[in-house]
Amino acid sequence: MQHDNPLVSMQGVGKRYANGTLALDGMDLEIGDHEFVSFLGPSGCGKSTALRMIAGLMSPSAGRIRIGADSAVQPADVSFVFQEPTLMPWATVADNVALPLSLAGLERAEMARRVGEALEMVGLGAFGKVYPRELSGGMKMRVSIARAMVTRPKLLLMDEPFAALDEMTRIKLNNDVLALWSAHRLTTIFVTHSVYESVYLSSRIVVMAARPGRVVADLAVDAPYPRNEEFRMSAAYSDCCRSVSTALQQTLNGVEHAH
Ligand SMILES: Nc1ncnc2c1ncn2[C@@H]1O[C@H](COP(=O)(O)OP(=O)(O)OP(=O)(O)O)[C@@H](O)[C@H]1O
Repeated sequence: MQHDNPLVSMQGVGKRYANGTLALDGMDLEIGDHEFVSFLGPSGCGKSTALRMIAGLMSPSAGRIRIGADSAVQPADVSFVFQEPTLMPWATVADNVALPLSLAGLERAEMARRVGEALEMVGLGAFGKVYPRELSGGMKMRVSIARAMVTRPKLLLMDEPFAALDEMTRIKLNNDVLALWSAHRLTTIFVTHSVYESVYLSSRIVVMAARPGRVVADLAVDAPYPRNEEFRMSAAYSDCCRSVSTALQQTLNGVEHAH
């Protein structure tokens, strides 16, 4: 999909790791303001590699990645949520969420205000003084999301954030992420293995294949937002899941034929 003013632009992006693995090859992608894009594909197709390079956590070995058309988008406008909540066990929930702000040297009162606001966003307003070990898996992930939101990002990158959670918690957190995306006009890139999760969340699904990692389909999910249980039960949802599954199945068949 072409955009006049993409927030993320990847041109011919490739990544070869030091051990010779070609994790990603020739990825071209443009993502516009306020899209919700999922990277969907089998294990090893380069989803995390692509996301980490967009985050600036590592460099491509070929091609070019640009975030923002000009200097309007700074690295501070990009936040990352990992599969593991990666909280500091010795620090309270509030101190965990404050981490990016204290690293940026924000003044104490402003920091406390912003941390309170971020905890409210994820429904943990009353849990600032609690330690991570006292929280459920879903609550830990909420803290991790609050830590990502506390810097007020424009671009939120999420790498299989809910893969380790039970189905009910995952459904709840899917709804929370959509609410945050909508309320704060975020642009989100969400890595997942799940067809159902990607269709529920996304305005667009980038299907990837492995060996080498590459994009094989770029599908729009035309259903309107807000999305809710009614959407999850609808014929439109199951139709869309079916076509995305077919695209994903073709990537698996392609890999099998290649070997
Ligand atoms: N640091 C690394 N060094 C060498 N090879 C790596 C490294 N990180 C990933 N790879 C390889 O690159 C390929 C793509 O990995 P990547 O983690 O990006 O895929 P993925 O689609 O996110 O997989 P998964 O869904 O299993 O997380 C895989 O073959 C993987 O083994």
